[in-house]
Amino acid sequence: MRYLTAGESHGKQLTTIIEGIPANMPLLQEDINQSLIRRQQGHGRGKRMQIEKDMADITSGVRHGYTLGSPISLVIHNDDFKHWIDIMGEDPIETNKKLRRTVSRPRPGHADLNGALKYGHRDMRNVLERSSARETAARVAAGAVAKTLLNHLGITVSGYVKEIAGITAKENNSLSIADRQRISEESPVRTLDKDVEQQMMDAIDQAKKDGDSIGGVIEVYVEGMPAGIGSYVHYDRKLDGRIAGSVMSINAFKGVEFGLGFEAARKNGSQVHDEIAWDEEDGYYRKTNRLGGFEGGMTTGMPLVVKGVMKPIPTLYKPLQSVDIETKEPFNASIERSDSCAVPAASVVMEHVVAFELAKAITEQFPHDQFPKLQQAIDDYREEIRCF
Ligand SMILES: Cc1cc2nc3c(=O)[nH]c(=O)nc-3n(C[C@H](O)[C@H](O)[C@H](O)COP(=O)(O)O)c2cc1C
Ligand SMILES: C=C(O[C@@H]1CC(C(=O)O)=C[C@@H](OP(=O)(O)O)[C@H]1O)C(=O)O
Repeated sequence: MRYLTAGESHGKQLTTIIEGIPANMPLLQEDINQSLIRRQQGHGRGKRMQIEKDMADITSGVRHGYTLGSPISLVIHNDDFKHWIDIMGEDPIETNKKLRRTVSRPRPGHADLNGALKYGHRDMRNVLERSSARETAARVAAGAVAKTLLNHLGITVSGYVKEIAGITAKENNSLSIADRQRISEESPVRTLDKDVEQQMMDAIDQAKKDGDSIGGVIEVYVEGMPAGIGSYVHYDRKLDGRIAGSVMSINAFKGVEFGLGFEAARKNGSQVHDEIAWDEEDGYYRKTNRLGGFEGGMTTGMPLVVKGVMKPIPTLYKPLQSVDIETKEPFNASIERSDSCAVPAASVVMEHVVAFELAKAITEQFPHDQFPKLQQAIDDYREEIRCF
C-alpha cells in the first residue's frame, strides 16, 4: 500500500490517491468523513476551521460501497478557496495586482525560509501553501481507508491527547477499547476527568491571550494486532521504525516514543522488559506492556502504545524576530490568523498515519488481491500463532 497527496492550503482542493487496498472491502464515504470531522475539532483552532467543512468525495476505486482493487482517489474541497481566487487562481501574474504583493517575511519555526532557499521561491507563499498542515486532511482521508481495513480485521486504532502545556491526562489503563474509542470521539482528551480537560482549555486560552502558542503529547493506542507483524530482517522493514518515521513526518512533530520510551534510559532491564507467559486459550502473552507492543521491529501481540510530541505552533501573534528576504531588514513577525494549539487535531492525524503504516505492513505480509482472502489469512495466522 502507498499513497500520495496533492494540494495547496488555499488552492481548490486536496487530492489523495491510495494504491494497494484489496478488492471487495466495504468502504463508505461516511467512514472517511467521520475522521475528517474529528480532525477539525478541538479547542485552540483558528478561524480557518470555521470556514472549512471537510468531506471526502470518493472519485474512483469504489463502486456501490465496495473497493475495486484499483487506485482509490479522494478529493476534499477547500471552502476557503473562494476567498483566495485572486491569489491562488489561474490569472497570469502580469495582470494580477494582488500577486505583486509577495510573502517576503519568513516565520521562525515554519518551512518558509528553508523552502524559499531550496526551491528559489522569492514569494514564500509558494512554500507555505504546501508546507501548511492543511495537507493533514488528505493524510487523514488516506488513514481512514486504512482504519476501515483494520477495523474489518478486528484491529482498532485510537488517538488521545495525553498532555497539553505540561497538564497531563489521567492514566486509566482499565478503560476498555470501546470506552477509549468513545472518549476519543466525544472529546479527543484521554480522560474522563473534566477538570483536567478544563485546565488544558484554560492553558490554551491563556496562550492565545498572550499571543503565544502551546504544544503537547499525543498517545495512539492499538488493540488487536497479532504478534509477528513487521520484520527484523532489514532496517526498512522494522515496523516501529516505519511508524516513527511517519509520525515524525506530521507537521510540528518533534519526537516519538514506544511504551516507556525515553523513560527506559532511567530504568534497569528488569523494569523494562516484559516477561513472557502462556495459557491454553490465548497462547503467548506478556505480563506487562512496558515496551509498548514492539520487540525486534515486530509486534508482540500486546496493545501498541505510541506517543508523539508536538511543538507549539510557529505562527505567533506575539512578534518573534526575523529578517525580510527583500530588504534584509529585521522585522517583528505579525500575523493575520493561526491556530494557537492544534494538539487535539494532531491526535486524529497521528491516529490515522499510524493506521496507514499498520495496514501497509499487514497487506505486505499477507498479499491478497481480494479482501475476504486477507480476512481468512489473518484468521488462520491468529490460530497458527495461538497454537504455536
Ligand atoms: C493540525 C495542525 C495544525 C497546524 N496549524 C498551524 C497553524 O495554524 N499555524 C502554524 O504556523 N502552524 C501550524 N501547524 C504547524 C506547522 O504546519 C508546522 O510547524 C510547519 O509545517 C513546519 O514544520 P515542522 O514544525 O515539522 O518543522 C499545524 C500543525 C498541525 C499538525
Ligand atoms: C487549514 C488547516 O490548518 C492550517 C495549518 C496552518 C499551517 O501553517 O500549518 C495554518 C493555518 O492555515 P490558515 O493560514 O489558512 O489559517 C491552519 O488553519 C487545517 O488543518 O485544515
